[in-house]
Amino acid sequence: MTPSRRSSRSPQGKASSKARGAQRGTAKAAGKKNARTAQRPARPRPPKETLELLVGEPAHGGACVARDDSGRVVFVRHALPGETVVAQVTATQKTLAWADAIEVLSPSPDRVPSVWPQAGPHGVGGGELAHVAPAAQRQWKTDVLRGQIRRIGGEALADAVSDIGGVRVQAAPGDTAPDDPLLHRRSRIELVANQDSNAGMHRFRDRVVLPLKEMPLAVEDIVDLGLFGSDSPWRHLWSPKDRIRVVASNTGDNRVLVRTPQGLFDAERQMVEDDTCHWRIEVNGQTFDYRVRMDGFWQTHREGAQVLAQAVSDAAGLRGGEKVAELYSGAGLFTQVLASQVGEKGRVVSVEGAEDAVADATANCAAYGTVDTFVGAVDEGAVTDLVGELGSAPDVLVCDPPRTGAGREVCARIADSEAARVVLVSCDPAAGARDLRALTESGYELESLRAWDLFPHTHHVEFVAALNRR
Ligand SMILES: C[S@@+](CC[C@H](N)C(=O)[O-])C[C@H]1O[C@@H](n2cnc3c(N)ncnc32)[C@H](O)[C@@H]1O
Repeated sequence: MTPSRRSSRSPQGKASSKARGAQRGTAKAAGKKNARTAQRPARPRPPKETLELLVGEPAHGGACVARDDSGRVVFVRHALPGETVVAQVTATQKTLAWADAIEVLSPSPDRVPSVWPQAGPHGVGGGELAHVAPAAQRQWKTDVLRGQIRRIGGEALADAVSDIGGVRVQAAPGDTAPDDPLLHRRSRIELVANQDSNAGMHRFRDRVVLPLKEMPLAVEDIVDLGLFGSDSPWRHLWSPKDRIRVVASNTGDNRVLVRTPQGLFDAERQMVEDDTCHWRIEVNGQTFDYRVRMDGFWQTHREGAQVLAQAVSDAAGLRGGEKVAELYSGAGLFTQVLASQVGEKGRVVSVEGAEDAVADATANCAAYGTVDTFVGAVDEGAVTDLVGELGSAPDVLVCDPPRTGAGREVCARIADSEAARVVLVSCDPAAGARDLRALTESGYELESLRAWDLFPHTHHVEFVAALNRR
């Protein structure tokens, strides 16, 4: 390994369904077609199937589970547990179907008017829980997390979680007020221009770009840019099909950067060269500053970096002088905090696949002479090599893999490293449950498990677990 730079949810009753409305949709569509067929005969399309469903528990991925009259499982988006809805089937596969709730016949008390209607049925992705009251979103995510822990992690892991008091998805700091709609939390968004050069997003699981009227989940600095609509002053800075990335900082002068194929722009639409974002957090009362290239990974929720860095610090429990290994270090969010906490007598080694992120991590840890940041794919060999750099078993190993999780092999090598303590950060309940299972089946005992809603209005959830070697 070559060092880069030294630096430092149903009601549990039977769900019912009734095919209906298909004719309703067909008649409408047929009327439209007649106008067109005067010129060009159209190939008849199968009518879109609609079903009346009693909606059951939430499944991982933002949909709830229902069964139609045939017993087929239907994943219903834009619904809530306990509701009866009319749902339009959007996709089918063997014995499964996916559907969007298009009419709610008996609303849940947890339903609210959507905070982002364009992410509703047949709309864009990225806001699939926008019709759910925030506290109910957290309950939804808690149910999914617990379900994944039991289904994928297994009974033994579920028992271990129960032995430590269970797990509940909490609100991020500042997100706890009951009436807060939790808008303006996302510090980074990805857009794409439609054929008219209006900024939009892809329809959920579709290539069609829907022009956005608003993006109320983005932080105010991004909303204030006025990116949307045919009179947006930004439209000349992109062309049809262009991808547009918009990223905000939480400190510094240049608070927003917009990248289009035509260049990099500040909030005044002036072309700039410096693609660095700046972020400041506080852990245990100590301030940490970061520079992060706008195209690199960074936590999306405006409090995400802070919440997770504090949680990793709590879980690591460093006192000074420890040896720490970190997998998937990104731009060094945790690395810098860990380096500060091990102090001069300790050592931190990290590995990350994105070269630019490692350059940022190196710069972010420059004040610490006890850190080595490495570029490399995290695989079985890399874990062994990284730990080898420490010369003996790590006191703490921190692992924050991408959504796919670390996987069985990497977890096996983590166990082989004989790290006394493992801190696992996960942004996917299924992958995280699988990784936790691998670790607990290979010599580790769960000490703590905390989870946060760092992605309000989506199904995503983040957790941090601490495990000790038995
Ligand atoms: C969830 S991010 C965590 C980054 C950092 N802990 C943070 O919170 O900012 C996962 C990181 O793993 C990196 N990554 C994804 N797959 C990888 C792989 N196979 N090998 C090495 N790094 C990888 C990504 O580039 C990303 O920086």
